[in-house]
Amino acid sequence: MTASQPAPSMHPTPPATERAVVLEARNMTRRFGGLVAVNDVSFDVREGEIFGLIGPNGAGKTTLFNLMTGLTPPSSGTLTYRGRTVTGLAPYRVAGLGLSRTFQNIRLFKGLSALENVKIAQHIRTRAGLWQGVFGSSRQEELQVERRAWALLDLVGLSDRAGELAANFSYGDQRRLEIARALATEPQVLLLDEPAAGMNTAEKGQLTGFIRQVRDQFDLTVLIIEHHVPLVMNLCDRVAVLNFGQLIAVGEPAHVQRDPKVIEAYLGGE
Ligand SMILES: Nc1ncnc2c1ncn2[C@@H]1O[C@H](COP(=O)(O)OP(=O)(O)OP(=O)(O)O)[C@@H](O)[C@H]1O
Repeated sequence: MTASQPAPSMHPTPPATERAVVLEARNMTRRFGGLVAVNDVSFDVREGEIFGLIGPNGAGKTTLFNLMTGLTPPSSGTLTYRGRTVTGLAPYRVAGLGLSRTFQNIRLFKGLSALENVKIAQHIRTRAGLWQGVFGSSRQEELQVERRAWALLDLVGLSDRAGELAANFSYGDQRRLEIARALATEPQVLLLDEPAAGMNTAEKGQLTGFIRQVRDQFDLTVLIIEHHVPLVMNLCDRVAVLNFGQLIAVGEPAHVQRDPKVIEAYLGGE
């Protein structure tokens, strides 16, 4: 994976605690029958942060992502994005506001090429855009979409396989293609659901640097669900820990790692 170096900033990045709050989750709860998959979860994510979400299997991490991106309506609670309530909006509206995601169970168009997957994502941002994408946009717009798709494939190291069907890609490559597709929607917040799953050791090793570079290059705020603990601890500015749907700790990785509740619930079991 390659990402060209961002231009050096004229202003030093302020510490996370002084940056603007981008996302405010307040008392988010989701019940499935008698099961409370996400239980009264509140946290803030600040501009430019890489924010990790960890917890044992079934802790509620993917459900929380689904609540945040409109896939699943919450039973109660709200998510505010730059002061605007997002909960209740359809997924394409949430994506249109600038929140884009990848999926734990990869959701590429497997019968389309890598290039087509990324091109379509650029049209998916709004319904109007999709309509235009399917039924015709100007030649110049199409060229722009094509150029951008190639650049994104290049970024994730897949431009030499642009014409291959997504179905033929390894899991690791499909995850990288999903990241390119998510970036094609021009997000401000990128939510990655287990991006290292299916990647080999070398790919996992590269992922930390790659996510940081993408964050810097596209001025993103990143939320990441990840089981690979060393990756989370190296990569994230802050980490939130879910256990049985409840948020049991939020803080810097080193701090969270020492929290007895976390050790008992999760890290102790590693
Ligand atoms: N649509 C659904 N209907 C019923 N139960 C659900 C549904 N989605 C999730 N659950 C349940 O909610 C709980 C949380 O699941 P979730 O997938 O969010 O956990 P997770 O932390 O992402 O787990 P993993 O690390 O294994 O991916 C689990 O007990 C799961 O079985």
